Amino acid sequence: MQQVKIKGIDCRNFINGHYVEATEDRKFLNINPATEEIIGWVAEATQDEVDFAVKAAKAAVKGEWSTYTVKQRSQIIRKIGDLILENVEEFAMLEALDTGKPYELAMEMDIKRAAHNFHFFADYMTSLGNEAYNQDNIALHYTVTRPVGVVAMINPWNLPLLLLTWKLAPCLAAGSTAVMKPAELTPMTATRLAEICKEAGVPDGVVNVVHGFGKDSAGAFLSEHPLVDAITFTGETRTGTTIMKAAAPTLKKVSFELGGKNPAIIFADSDIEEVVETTLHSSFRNQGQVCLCASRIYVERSIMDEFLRKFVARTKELVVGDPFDAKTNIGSLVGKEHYEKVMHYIDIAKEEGGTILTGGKRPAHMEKGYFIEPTIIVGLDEHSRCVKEEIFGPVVTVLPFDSEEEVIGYANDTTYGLGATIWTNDLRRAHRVAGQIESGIVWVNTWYLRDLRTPFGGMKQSGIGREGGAHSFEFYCEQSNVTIKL
Ligand SMILES: NC(=O)C1=CN([C@@H]2O[C@H](COP(=O)(O)OP(=O)(O)OC[C@H]3O[C@@H](n4cnc5c(N)ncnc54)[C@H](O)[C@@H]3O)[C@@H](O)[C@H]2O)C=CC1
Ligand SMILES: O=C(O)/C=C/C=C(\O)C(=O)O
Repeated sequence: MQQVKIKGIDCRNFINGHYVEATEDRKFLNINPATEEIIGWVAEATQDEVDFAVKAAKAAVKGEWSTYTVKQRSQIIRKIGDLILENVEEFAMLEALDTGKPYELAMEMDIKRAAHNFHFFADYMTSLGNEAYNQDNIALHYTVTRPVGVVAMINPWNLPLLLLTWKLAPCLAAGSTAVMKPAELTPMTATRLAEICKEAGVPDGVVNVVHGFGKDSAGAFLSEHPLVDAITFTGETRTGTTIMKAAAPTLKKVSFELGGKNPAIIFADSDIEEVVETTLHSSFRNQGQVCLCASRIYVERSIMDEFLRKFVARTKELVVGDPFDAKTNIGSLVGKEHYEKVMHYIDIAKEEGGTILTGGKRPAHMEKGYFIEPTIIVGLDEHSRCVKEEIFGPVVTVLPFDSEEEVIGYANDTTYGLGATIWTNDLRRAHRVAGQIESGIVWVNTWYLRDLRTPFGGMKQSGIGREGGAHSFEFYCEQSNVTIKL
């Protein structure tokens, strides 16, 4: 860094192209989790304000926005990406302040990739066509695509801008409109994004931001609003269930990206140095707060000792500390409640007979903030809570296995099915095992290698639907089939 001053912003609701004045009694405080200091306030939207935002978005679907050509929309979407990059340091600073993650990580993992989401969809949208079938010269069938309408975007706190843009970019590309609700813990980058959209030429009402919580607040008001046509949500599985119930009476389209308990399966024939380096990232990147993190590590018994020795040694080298110090690898967790939840799981692991090889506590040198050392636990039973439940923090369990069949059973013995990683140099085995893992995403000899054209999402209780490339367009569009008798 440092061109920009480390300073938070106050977050008002952004509706129909303008900020709404906040009343004192609706403001709540925004806390930097790394210092526990107040960095600003956030205006909790009232039900009337959410209604105002949804109605503005509804009107905008058929307003000026609907007259723009694909090329015009693409240019605006590209410009949003450009403006994020022009303000990249400010965005990374706000994200690091809000989440407690290292500034460098916010820059590379969150903000630059958020800009890329806009650039990707700006290009991708210009290459799309429609289906057409000539039925034996009796009839011509073709599809007409139109925007799905108003999309509510309910977002989590772990990758605030990245995940929001993963939804907003294709939504705008499809000609739909958005009411975005960032997580209450991380409201700042969404607020700046709304301003940037306006600056890029997005007409008023197309992009709106409402702040607040879930129950009895903006999240619930949006989920049940009759004029919302579709909801895209990323977050906890239980919240997905609640949102689905709220959306059911008006049969809204839903796209859910939910929790995970992702396995990493390490066979003895893999390249151990590469496995250790990548597993370090898949375990602890973003303080382990990525839905794709591999939190259950299964290692073939013959290499268990070697793997653990190397993995523990590398984990001990990770620097936990000030998010704005360039040497820091691991920042703080997102807040007090989440810190307590993760610490509670570490206590449960001890009660369940687990052995903590490293970590398991707050670092002694950090007096303030919600920091937890990267933690490796062994000796747990396959059915223990820490192996089964989503912890979503810098905590992994390592268990041995003896056969392919056994480890596939372990990998699939979960209600989740988001991501899995397989390490082996045996191509046939990689293909065989990948085909049996019940998971929306399977990586072989890598982790987090993303191509935005591929389907992204989870099986079982990890989600509904897929995002990415054409899959995103399917969600943000409606299709009509036209049949002309020849
Ligand atoms: N990407 C993922 O898979 C994520 C998983 N989590 C998991 O969820 C746990 C809890 O974290 P939270 O932030 O509380 O996740 P959450 O699922 O409760 O919150 C995510 C978003 O949903 C909203 N929300 C909550 N209740 C709602 C309701 N009834 N109706 C509509 N919107 C609602 C929240 O305000 C927030 O914007 C974490 O400990 C972690 O295990 C959290 C964040 C991301
Ligand atoms: O697209 C990515 O790079 C990351 C996606 C991560 C999530 O969806 C998540 O953590 O919820």
